[in-house]
This record gives sequence, C-alpha cells and structure tokens, in this order.
Amino acid sequence: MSDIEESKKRKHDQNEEPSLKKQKKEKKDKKDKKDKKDKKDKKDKKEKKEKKDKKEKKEKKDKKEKKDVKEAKSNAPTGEAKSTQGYTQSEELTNIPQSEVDQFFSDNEVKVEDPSESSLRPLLSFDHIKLDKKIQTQIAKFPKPTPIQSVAWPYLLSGKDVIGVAETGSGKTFAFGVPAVNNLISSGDKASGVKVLVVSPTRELASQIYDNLKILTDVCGLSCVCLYGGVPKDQQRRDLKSASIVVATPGRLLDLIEEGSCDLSHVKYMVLDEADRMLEKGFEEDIKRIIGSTPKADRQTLMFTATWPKEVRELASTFMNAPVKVSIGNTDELSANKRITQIVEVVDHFAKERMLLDLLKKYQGGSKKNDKVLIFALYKKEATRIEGLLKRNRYNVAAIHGDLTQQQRTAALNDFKQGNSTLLLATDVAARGLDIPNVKTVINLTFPLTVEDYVHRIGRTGRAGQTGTAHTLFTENEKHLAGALVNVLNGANQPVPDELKKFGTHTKKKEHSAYGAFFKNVDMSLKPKKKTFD
Ligand SMILES: Nc1ncnc2c1ncn2[C@@H]1O[C@H](COP(=O)(O)OP(=O)(O)OP(=O)(O)O)[C@@H](O)[C@H]1O
Repeated sequence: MSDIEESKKRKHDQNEEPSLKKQKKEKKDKKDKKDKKDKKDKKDKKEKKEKKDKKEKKEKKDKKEKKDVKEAKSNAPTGEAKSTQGYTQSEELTNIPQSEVDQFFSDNEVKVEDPSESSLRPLLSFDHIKLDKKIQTQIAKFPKPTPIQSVAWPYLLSGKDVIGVAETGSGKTFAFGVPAVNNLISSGDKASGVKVLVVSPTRELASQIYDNLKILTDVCGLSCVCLYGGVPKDQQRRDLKSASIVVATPGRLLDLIEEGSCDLSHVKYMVLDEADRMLEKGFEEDIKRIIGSTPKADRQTLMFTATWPKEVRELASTFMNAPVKVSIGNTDELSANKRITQIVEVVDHFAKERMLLDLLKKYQGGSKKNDKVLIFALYKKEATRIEGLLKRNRYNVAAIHGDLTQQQRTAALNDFKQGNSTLLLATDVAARGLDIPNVKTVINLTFPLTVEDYVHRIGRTGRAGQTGTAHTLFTENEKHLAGALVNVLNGANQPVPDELKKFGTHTKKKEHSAYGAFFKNVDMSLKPKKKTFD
C-alpha cells in the first residue's frame, strides 16, 4: 500500500471510528444496564425469598408454640413451670415432653380430680423433685417413685388435701410419709408439739407405718412415737413429750387425749390410712373425736386406701378441704391387684378343713416347703381351732388374732416376716396394710364379711411389683357376696367358676337406717355376727 492509500485508509478509519465506538458503547451500556437490572432483580428476589422464609419460619414457630400451650392445657397436667405453696416444679420436669406425661397417665390409668385445677405434673423420676437431702438419700434405694407417689407428692408438697387410692402394695405409706416429713422440715417449725398425725385401724399396721417413718425421721433428727393398745401407757406418755410425729390406733390415742397426755392442737398434717375402714361404723365416732381435737384451719388432711366405696366418700368430704383425688387404676369399681392369680372354689362348708390340708400340700409341698403361706379365718374361735388342726398335722404355724396378747401377736408376725415360720394363720386383723415380704400364697379358708376385705386380704401377696396366688374356699353361706366377687374376678381377668355364677350376680345394696347403703355386702337375714378380729 502506498503512503497516500495508507493515509486515506487511516482517514477513513478515523472517520469510521466514532460511529462504531458509539455503537459499541451503546451496546455495552445496554448490557451493563441489563446486568445491573438482572443483578438487582436477583437480589430483590433473594431478599424477598429470605423475607418470606423468615416469615414462614416465624409463623411456624408461633403456631407450634400456640399448639404446645394448647396441648398442655387440654391434657392435664401441663408442662408450664408450676409454683404453688411449698412446691416448685423443677426445670427437668417442665422440660419433659407432654407426650411422655400423657403416656404415664394412660399406662398407669391415672386419674386426678383437682377442684383448683392446679394440674401438677407427675414426677417421672426422683430427680424431678427437690426433697430434703437426707430424705432423698433414704428413698434413693428405690429405682423410681411408684405411680401413687409420682402423682400425689406434688399436691401434698403444695399443701393440698389429698384422697389417694391405689392398689394394695403400691407404696402408699411413703406416698403420704415422705411429704409428711419433708413438709415438717421445710416449714422450719422448731416449736415442740405434735405436727403430724397418722391414724391406722390395727396395732400391727400402726407399728409398720411407724417403722417406715422412722427410716426418715431418724436421719432428720425428728421424733416419732407409736401409740396403740395392749401395751403399757407409761413409755408412750414419755415419748409423746418430745414427739412431733404420732402414729396411732384410735382407741389408745383417744385414751391419751382424754387424760391430757396427747395434745393435737398443733397438728398440721393428718392422715387416715386405710381410710374407708376408718370411716366405717365402729370407727366413725372415734375418728370424729380425734379430728375434733386437731385444728380445722391450716390442717392438711389425707385419706389413703386401696378400696374407696362410694358409701364413705360423702363422710370423708366433711373432714376435708377441696381435696384432690388421685387414683391409680380403675378405682370407681372395686378392683384387685392384677398380678395376683385368683382361684375360687365353691365347696361344702364341712369339707373346708380337709381341703385346707390338701392346699398346704399343693402350696408348700416338696421344693415349695419354704414358700410363705398366709391363711385367713374369719373369727378368732375358728382361728384357734384351725391352729390346733395345723399343729396336730405338724405344721409350724404362727397366729395373729384377738385372743392372743399383743406380745404374742407381735412375735408371730415378726417370725413370719423374718421367715422363721412359713405359715401364718390370721383373722382380718392382718387383712389390711401389712407388708410381709415374699408371701407367695393367701388362702381364704372362710370368706370375709365384705368383698373390700377380700381385696385387702389377697393384697398381702403380689406386693411391690411381685406376683402371687390367692386361693379362696367359698361356701353357700357367703352366696350374698357372690355377685360382688364375680365383678372383682372379671375386673382382674380371672376365671369365674360356674358354681359361683350359679349363686347369681345380684349385688343389691342393703340399706342401713343410720349408714345408708354401707352394709351393701352384708346379708341382714343372717344371724348377726360380731366382728371381733382385733
Ligand atoms: N418407690 C418405690 N419403689 C419400689 N418399692 C417401693 C417404693 N415405695 C415403697 N416401696 C415398697 O413397696 C412395698 C409396699 O408398700 P406399702 O406397704 O406402702 O404399700 P401400700 O400401698 O400401703 O399397701 P396396702 O394397700 O396393702 O396398705 C413396701 O415394701 C415398700 O417398702
């Protein structure tokens, strides 16, 4: 290319460049603008999405919180942290999911009727409660609270009146005993005087409750005394001077109140153990007088039992202030511990003694010779006769009935508890409450006067989660109780013999002029028999 041509081209290029540059620039600007817009759109979109996600998350969270609160409110008891007088729900318990609490309620057939709707959560472990350290150490030997303890303790530590109904052998003594001692310690009340009173129907049971409370009071430096008849009063009077906890049977307690040795005017916590028995005719007047000696205001009142017949409920309520009713299992119907195998045989009255010897061979023969068997007779006369029969047949039998001195009764029970004798013959004085380790079999030689007593008698076996057998000889004399017994057998999924059904399933309540339907199970047409087992 010549110089001229080159210069021409340059010129041309120079002429051409501005428009191309412009075009290119425009194109670039457009692209930049678009990129910028895209970027902005993208950013906006992202922000919008983040905002939306955040909003959704918040809504979800709010909804869940609302749902949790609603769920906790509808399913008693709630997970909200509770603080009532003397009791604060622990954080560990508050953090338990509601589903676990619901499961506990359904597994154990727990029912709580609480007029104040405080809905306290049950303790699913001993770690869920802060008790006095020394008490905590004593109960740590158990793996966890029993259901009645789990449910009742929060209410009792809150100062509420409580009716506690749970099967035989389910730990009711500590259910009322642990809060009794803990409340006494936490009140800081150092003044002398009786602050806790436990009333029980029999001397042996009073003594057993005392032994259980002593496990707690000894380590806490508190003084506990047991008052019952059949032994001298002097020591009891002396012990009363320093006692803050009294366990007593009604007769001796009233004696000591009336002579001025026992002052109940400072009682803050009162328990009727075997409450339905304590409210029966025969005890009712004594109980009214005892309760009348305690302060009405500021007194926490407790009733504990395995059987809670409708007939005593109204009377019970007259001694209580808006009680919380805690029941484990179906307690509206009379029901027995389901771990007990119940065998009922309908027999001829005159065949019973021979059959008893056969049953002993069955339950204590061969390898079973060390198995503990408890035989129930109805009256002390019968018990004395059977004791003779067994001794003639070389059985090493211990006996508890009202014809024996208190020392003989205590010695017999201790021998049986410790396994020195493996056969105990008793009247209904041993039907309720006695906690004898490893009773394998209960034999009802003669059926008791009520089906409630039957449930308590057979409850001497199958305690604290174990199993056991109850073998009952039933005769025509007791046919008026057949219907109620059939109900108990059905309720525990036990076989009902045809011979028992033949007596009919009629359970008509008998009315009593003073006690309404309380004597529902007693056939008034029969010759009156005096209940003299204690
Ligand atoms: N948390 C627990 N875990 C395991 N065993 C326990 C617990 N609390 C108490 N026990 C034991 O269970 C047994 C039965 O307890 P207790 O005698 O109090 O029963 P109860 O419900 O009063 O029976 P009853 O209706 O016959 O009077 C006792 O040997 C007691 O030491």
